[in-house]
Amino acid sequence: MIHGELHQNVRQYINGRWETSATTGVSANPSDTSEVVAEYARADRRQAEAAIRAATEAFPHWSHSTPQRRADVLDRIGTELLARKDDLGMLLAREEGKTLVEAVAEVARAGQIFKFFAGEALRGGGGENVASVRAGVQVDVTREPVGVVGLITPWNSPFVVPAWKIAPALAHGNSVVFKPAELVSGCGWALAEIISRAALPAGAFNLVMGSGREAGQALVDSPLVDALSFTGSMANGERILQVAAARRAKVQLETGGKNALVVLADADLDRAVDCAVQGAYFSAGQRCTASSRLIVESAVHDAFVAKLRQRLKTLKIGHALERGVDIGPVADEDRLAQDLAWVDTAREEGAEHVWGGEALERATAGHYMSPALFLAKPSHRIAREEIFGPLACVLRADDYDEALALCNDTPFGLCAGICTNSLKHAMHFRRHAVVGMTMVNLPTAGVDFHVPFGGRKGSGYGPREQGRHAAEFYTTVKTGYMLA
Ligand SMILES: NC(=O)c1ccc[n+]([C@@H]2O[C@H](COP(=O)([O-])OP(=O)(O)OC[C@H]3O[C@@H](n4cnc5c(N)ncnc54)[C@H](O)[C@@H]3O)[C@@H](O)[C@H]2O)c1
Ligand SMILES: O=S(=O)(O)c1ccc(CO)cc1
Repeated sequence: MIHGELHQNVRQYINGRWETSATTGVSANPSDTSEVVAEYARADRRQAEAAIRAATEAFPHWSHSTPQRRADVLDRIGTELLARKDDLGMLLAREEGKTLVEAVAEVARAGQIFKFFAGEALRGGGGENVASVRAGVQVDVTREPVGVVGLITPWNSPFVVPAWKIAPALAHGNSVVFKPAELVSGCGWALAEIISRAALPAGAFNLVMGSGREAGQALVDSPLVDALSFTGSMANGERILQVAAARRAKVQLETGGKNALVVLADADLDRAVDCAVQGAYFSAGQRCTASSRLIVESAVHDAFVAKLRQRLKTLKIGHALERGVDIGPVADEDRLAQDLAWVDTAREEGAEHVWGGEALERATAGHYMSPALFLAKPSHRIAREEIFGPLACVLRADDYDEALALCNDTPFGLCAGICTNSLKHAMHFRRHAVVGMTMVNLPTAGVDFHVPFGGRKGSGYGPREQGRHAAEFYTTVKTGYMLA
């Protein structure tokens, strides 16, 4: 496989200028570890603080810009992302390991998100005139930008998660400091490079690449950062919440998931297997929306497991750029080691092995693993903890009531799906699954870009992301009274 372009000039973007840092890092291609994808600058705390000051100084300018100007900026960014979805998709597939098809679709979705929020900039987040309870008094409720927002993102979706934070933040007039995950610094920089040419005032958008402990923590600690939106692990989210909420910053967390796909006896089993394969294993299971628990009604349990095993055998695991590959590598060496350790845990705790879970060798040295399936008990760790890799377990349920109880028996609450032909059960499930998103006869993963995204319980904190609901986080409400 031929190596792609090496991005060597991946620098911080602070106050409208590209800056080097004292130290650098490299990102490697998880499909072919001999390929370096990007050499990037690593910000220390001091440099991150400079970005925060730049955002603070830019805030009065950007927050008073006209809705038309904000819409034009966002629309320009969206247009370029859509036009360049193929080359940026290639970069994403090389740096993170998603298949090229998945990666191109992700970049296109990021473009659509910017276009959506170009429209939101014009709609303004929803103010209202309200009749006063007093005669001769006028009341209106308006929304204003929050201020400087710190946006901290994970490695698994390096275009779409930054897009659904940066676009609403800018649309509603906030200034931004964006800290992507180090593993995908090349993608973070490529997005920032497009934003840098979209005619924003200097300092309204800043990129700081570097470690969570230094660059990320600087955003969490700074009294100049008015709001923090974080997507990542539950443990880091908890720590960030404690510190940021203590200084009364606004906080939004999107953390992990342990999502269930329920398969009832009356389901179309072929569709249920499709939903399970797509939801549990595509993107190597590295999606917060992955269906890592497959809860199957006893009457169809064995038939479902047999069909799913057959499908898993046919999946092609390989280099993310190779045509026809269904599942690329996992993101890095540590994740592969963790995923394989979960396979050992599953065996040790007595889960029944059905398929996969082995490290694979391919023509290039990459982090390849066969998709793993186990039959588990609800008490098993593989049925309770987030794995974030290509491993799913099947749990047996006697009937719908037990399936729903198992679905809700988790500290997480991002999304849940059900495969059934029963309208009664589908409607009941939509109402009673304790999650932020439900899917009927659809995979748990694969969401729209214009409607709310987020979870309950351990999966999230604060208002939803995406769609017009994003205004809840990126604006603050002001009530105005005036004597008429
Ligand atoms: N619910 C969702 O919407 C959603 C979406 C995607 C990923 N995730 C979760 O993300 C996790 C995988 O991503 P990850 O491994 O990049 O997560 P992570 O928590 O290790 O890192 C996420 C980001 O936080 C930064 N960070 C780490 N420590 C920090 C600190 N002390 N202060 C500030 N920033 C810090 C990292 O550098 C990175 O940019 C999984 O648990 C997954 O479920 C959740
Ligand atoms: O594939 S999707 O379910 O649409 C999806 C949602 C969220 C994220 C962020 O991790 C990735 C993929």
